Order: sequence, then C-alpha cells, then structure tokens
Amino acid sequence: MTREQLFAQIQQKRSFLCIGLDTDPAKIPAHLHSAADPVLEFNRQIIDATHDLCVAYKPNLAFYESLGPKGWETLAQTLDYIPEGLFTIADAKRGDIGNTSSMYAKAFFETLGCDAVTVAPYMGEDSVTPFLNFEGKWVIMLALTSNAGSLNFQMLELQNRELLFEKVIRTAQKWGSADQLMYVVGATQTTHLRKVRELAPDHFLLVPGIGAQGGDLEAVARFGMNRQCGLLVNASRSILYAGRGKDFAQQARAAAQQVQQQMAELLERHFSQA
Ligand SMILES: O=C(O)c1cc(=O)[nH]c(=O)n1[C@@H]1O[C@H](COP(=O)(O)O)[C@@H](O)[C@H]1O
Repeated sequence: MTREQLFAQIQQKRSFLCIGLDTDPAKIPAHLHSAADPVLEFNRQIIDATHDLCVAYKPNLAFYESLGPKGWETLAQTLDYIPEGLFTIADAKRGDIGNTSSMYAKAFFETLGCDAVTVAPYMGEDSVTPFLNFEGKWVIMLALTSNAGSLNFQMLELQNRELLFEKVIRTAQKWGSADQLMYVVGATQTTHLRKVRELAPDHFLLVPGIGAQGGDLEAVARFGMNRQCGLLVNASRSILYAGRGKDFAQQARAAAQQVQQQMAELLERHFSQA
C-alpha cells in the first residue's frame, strides 16, 4: 500500500485507528472456547465488527507465537480474513544481522503477506535495510516507545545534547523514505512529538499507548499530525476486551467507534486549519 492510498483511506473513513489484535486466550469470552480455534473466532468477530472504523490491524506476534505452531496458523488465517485495503502490521520487533533480517522480511512480507513489520534499530543500518528492499512494503522502526523502560536508553543524552531517540530518527532518515519507513512513538511521549516532527516531518508515525496505557489522543494529534495525517494510533486491550460477554464484538465496536469519532473531529479541526 502506498502512502497516498493510506491517506485516502484515512480521509474516507475519517479515522487513523489501528486495532491491535493482541488476543489473549485467557481474556476471550467463555462461550468462544468451544470453537475449533477460539482465538481465530474471536479475531473474526472483532474484525467483522470494526473494519469500517479503523484503517489498520496490528497483530502482535507474541500472542500467536506463545500458542506454538497452531498460533502461526491462527495468525495467517487472521491476516487472510482482514478485508482487502486495510493496512496490516506484523508487530514483531525484529532486526538481526543482514542475512537473518532478510529471512525475517520474507517471513512477514512474503509468507504472511503483511504490509508492514515493526523493527528494532539497536543493531544498526545493516539490520534494518534488508526490510526496506521489498517494493510496496513498510518498515516501522522503534524510535521512542511508550513504556517506562524507554528512559533507560532512548532518553540518554549524547555529547552534543541530542537524545538517543533523536539520533536514531535523524540517522534512519537516510535509510528509508517516507514512502517505506515509519517510526514508533508512544502516545505517552507527547512532549517529544514536536521534536519528532522536526526530524521527520513527512513520515507516518505508529503511535501505540492510548486506552490501556493512558496516552492522550488529543495531544498526539495536536503535535503529531502532518499534511497527510501522518498518524496511525493503535489501541489493543481497550477495544478487544471492552466487553467479556456474548456481546463482546458489539462492545468492541462501541469502544472503537468512540475513538473513531474523536479522530474524525481531530481530522476535521486539523484540515480545516491547514
Ligand atoms: O510497537 C508497538 O506496537 C508498541 C510500541 C510501544 O512503544 N508500545 C506498545 O505498547 N507497543 C505495542 O502496542 C500494543 C499496545 O497495546 P494496548 O496497551 O493494549 O493498547 C501492544 O501490542 C504493544 O506491544
């Protein structure tokens, strides 16, 4: 999917919501446990109930890999079920020496057919660039994450007073264009969004951390939106587990709709001022 196609979908749906398919068997409603594949059944019903409200789905690999070989099959079937035209992100946070990264890229882009994969930058350029060699596919690189541990390394001040996450973005700007590279910036990190936008004005940002982690969507939009929206904001638990009963899919839809309506207002405000 191209950047223009992604923006067109955002405009059409008045949404920049990404729903995280972080499906935990311990949290899915009891009545689904009699299904042949409860996780797949849960995902299907969530997708049916929400696909008109979001522009992307992001299954986190941990939730599927933890189920063994069957989990991989569930992930593949979930991805197949996502309607054409929605952006799919394998949240795998990979990155290794070059030939290994190439095989990871094949796994997510060719075998699973995802549009994007999350990648960790710690091993540097030759660990990230193999993911950038796939036409029409996207690398989403961790820059400033939503968790408390982001303080350990990402906020370290370098000799020139630049913070490490700023250096990561500044350096990666030379690796990939805004048509193939996005950055992860946590919704809990809005005080740094202005700086992120200074360094990467055109790149899309994947912003997890609203909902269960308490991030502020309004502030994300105020400091992070660019002329093509430039944001995919993820929520997982606050949507998936909005209800735990037989009506869980309707409850998930209601939670997604609430976020989408706020997004529609934020888009309206941003583009009427532009
Ligand atoms: O790469 C990510 O998606 C990610 C980066 C980050 O900084 N923080 C973060 O929470 N995530 C992921 O985003 C999702 C957040 O889930 P909820 O907190 O349930 O909305 C999880 O799949 C996390 O692994």
